Amino acid sequence: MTRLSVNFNKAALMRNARTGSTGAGRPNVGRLARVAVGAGAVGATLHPRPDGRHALAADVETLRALMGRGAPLDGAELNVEGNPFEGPARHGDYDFPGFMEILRAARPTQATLVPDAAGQRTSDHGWDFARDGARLGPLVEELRGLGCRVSLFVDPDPEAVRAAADVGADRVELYTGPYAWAHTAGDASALLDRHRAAAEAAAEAGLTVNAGHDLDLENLGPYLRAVPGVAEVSIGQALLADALLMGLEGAVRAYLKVLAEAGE
Ligand SMILES: CC(=O)[C@@H](O)[C@H](O)COP(=O)(O)O
Ligand SMILES: NCC(=O)COP(=O)(O)O
Repeated sequence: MTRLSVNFNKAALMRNARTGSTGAGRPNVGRLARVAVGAGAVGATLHPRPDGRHALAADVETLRALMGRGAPLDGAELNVEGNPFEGPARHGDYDFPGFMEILRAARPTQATLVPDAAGQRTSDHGWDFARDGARLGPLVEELRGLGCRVSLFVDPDPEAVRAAADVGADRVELYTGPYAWAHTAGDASALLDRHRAAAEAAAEAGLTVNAGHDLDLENLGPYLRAVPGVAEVSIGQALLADALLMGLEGAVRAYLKVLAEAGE
């Protein structure tokens, strides 16, 4: 069955919106991760961006400590996403240490490398391997040497998938945003064909397939039934929105039910 990693970026966004005693420290990313893993999620995902808009380097440290050997979430998986070429930066009173520094300190279960520019509103494209492949290779090798599983965020393109294998990745994460929007628009068949071809190319290249971005309770099942062998989905925006209505445990269980049904 496809496994679920819950992305807590938007919980951190809500926390950062308030300082002082009123709401300081709430929502608590660590407490939320405990609930999500307790409900059956494989782990948690964070995407610490240089401007500190939501997930911070400290949140990665918090979850890393919770998931360490003998810790309360020992065995859960930490997936940290970001652009490895983003170096140290200061934004207001937030010191971003650099994404590779965050990974070197945390050594997460999985590092998902995403080609986002610093001020980008959200992730909206995969890697351009013709431009970045040569400089990605050594970073992928370093991260694997640190014990991280490395996943590269790619558009659903067999050529991109093969290029990800060439730079030594363990996995690709198929960017599902355009699929999600096509599903909402009522015709996702062409996008599903592209994702299916990309997933098949990944299997041929020996890569495991992850998927993510704008997945939700409506579009997740059709996606998994059309695209073979998706090992993991990371979901944040829709799942946390659903959690406002059904609670986090209820939302996680609802997504896990979709994953289970799709795997039957
Ligand atoms: C890589 C991806 O598609 C998402 O994981 C990303 O984390 C979304 O970032 P925001 O939560 O900042 O939109
Ligand atoms: N990699 C995708 C992810 O972690 C969450 O994306 P979204 O569900 O917030 O769009």
